[in-house]
Amino acid sequence: GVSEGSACLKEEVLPEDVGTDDCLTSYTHIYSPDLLKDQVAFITGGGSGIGLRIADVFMRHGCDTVIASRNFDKLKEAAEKLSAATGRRCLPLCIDVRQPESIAAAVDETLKELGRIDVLINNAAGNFLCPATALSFNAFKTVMEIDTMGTFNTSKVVYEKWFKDHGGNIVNISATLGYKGQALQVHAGSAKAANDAMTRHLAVEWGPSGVRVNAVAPGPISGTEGYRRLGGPRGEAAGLFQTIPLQRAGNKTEMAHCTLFLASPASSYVTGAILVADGGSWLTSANDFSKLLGIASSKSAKL
Ligand SMILES: CC/C=C\C/C=C\C/C=C\C/C=C\C/C=C\C/C=C\C=C\C(=O)SCCNC(=O)CCNC(=O)[C@H](O)C(C)(C)COP(=O)(O)OP(=O)(O)OC[C@H]1O[C@@H](n2cnc3c(N)ncnc32)[C@H](O)[C@@H]1OP(=O)(O)O
Ligand SMILES: NC(=O)C1=CN([C@@H]2O[C@H](COP(=O)(O)OP(=O)(O)OC[C@H]3O[C@@H](n4cnc5c(N)ncnc54)[C@H](OP(=O)(O)O)[C@@H]3O)[C@@H](O)[C@H]2O)C=CC1
Repeated sequence: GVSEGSACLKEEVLPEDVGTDDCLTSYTHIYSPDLLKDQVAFITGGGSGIGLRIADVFMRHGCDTVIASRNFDKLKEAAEKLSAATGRRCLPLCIDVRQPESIAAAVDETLKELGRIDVLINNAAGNFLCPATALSFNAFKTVMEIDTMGTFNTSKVVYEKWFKDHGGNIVNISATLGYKGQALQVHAGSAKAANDAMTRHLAVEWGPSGVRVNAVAPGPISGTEGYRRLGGPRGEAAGLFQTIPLQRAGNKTEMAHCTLFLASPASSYVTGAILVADGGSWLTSANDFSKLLGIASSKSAKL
């Protein structure tokens, strides 16, 4: 197959990216291979999907990584594959971003094992399609706690334990799905909107300590759990992505490259920015998943 890393468009992107949750089998650098040389990146949710690809691409640019989430077996397997594929160190650590003490223990372990943290990627999140009428109070709270509180908790712990005195770089993984409002997505859209605000507030507050805070806002990204849960394959089969100006879903490597730009000295005068990486979809696409996917938004049962 053709490498995903080349400056590619449509025909190279799908279908080999769909459904895979693994390391790249081939890669062509478009940035200098030394871009993150000997840096350390702490990636929440780095054991799958976009987070895993960010770890893979960062390691191919000279970086060691920590991949941190709840499922240790998944993380351990991913870390072994990433190290074998890239020759860099990858430390799998168990955290729940809703529990600051678990983050603090992982950050202490990172500093003990790898000696520093240069980059924090807040990628962990939870989502599902659900009409507001069927969404329980606890379901809304759960998504806010993972996506928004989790981003704040991790940022605060890493700042206090390392970035405050050494500077650093934070990249939050947002989403453009809430920019025009979406049916069935009040929980995730609200959480990501809060994270966009958090990106700007912390950029202002922590800039003087040498900390940049930015975000990447993806649209539909194939080969991920988020894509599957939100009806990506059904949308694709129905030709819905033709409504996107670039007429396709994005891929994980493209998201990793945007994240790498913001995490690296290539963006040294950029802070508080949200890099929209959605093929232009929020500008033009229909914004009601329920109609697009044939799901009634007044439905009371869970999807
Ligand atoms: C831009 C678009 C352009 C064009 C669109 C065109 C067409 C659209 C077609 C397709 C769209 C394609 C792509 C989408 C585009 C953009 C996507 C944007 C954002 C994507 C975000 C993500 O993908 S996040 C990553 C996804 N991965 C995960 O979610 C994995 C992690 N998730 C979890 O761990 C769980 O799912 C969890 C979030 C529920 C948390 O687990 P846990 O802490 O164990 O919580 P529980 O105890 O299980 O549950 C807590 C309460 O929540 C209720 N719940 C759980 N699941 C559901 C559900 N499915 N529906 C409703 N409610 C649910 C649960 O019952 C609990 O509530 P109680 O009241 O019962 O206690
Ligand atoms: N896929 C898409 O089309 C889009 C995705 N995004 C964003 O991209 C990011 C990655 O999504 P994607 O790759 O699709 O999905 P994945 O489900 O593969 O990634 C989510 C990760 O978050 C981790 N996670 C979930 N809850 C917690 C928690 N409480 N504590 C620690 N880690 C947790 C999961 O690991 P574990 O289960 O081990 O905890 C998992 O690795 C998310 O921020 C998502 O909102 C944005 C727009 C579109």
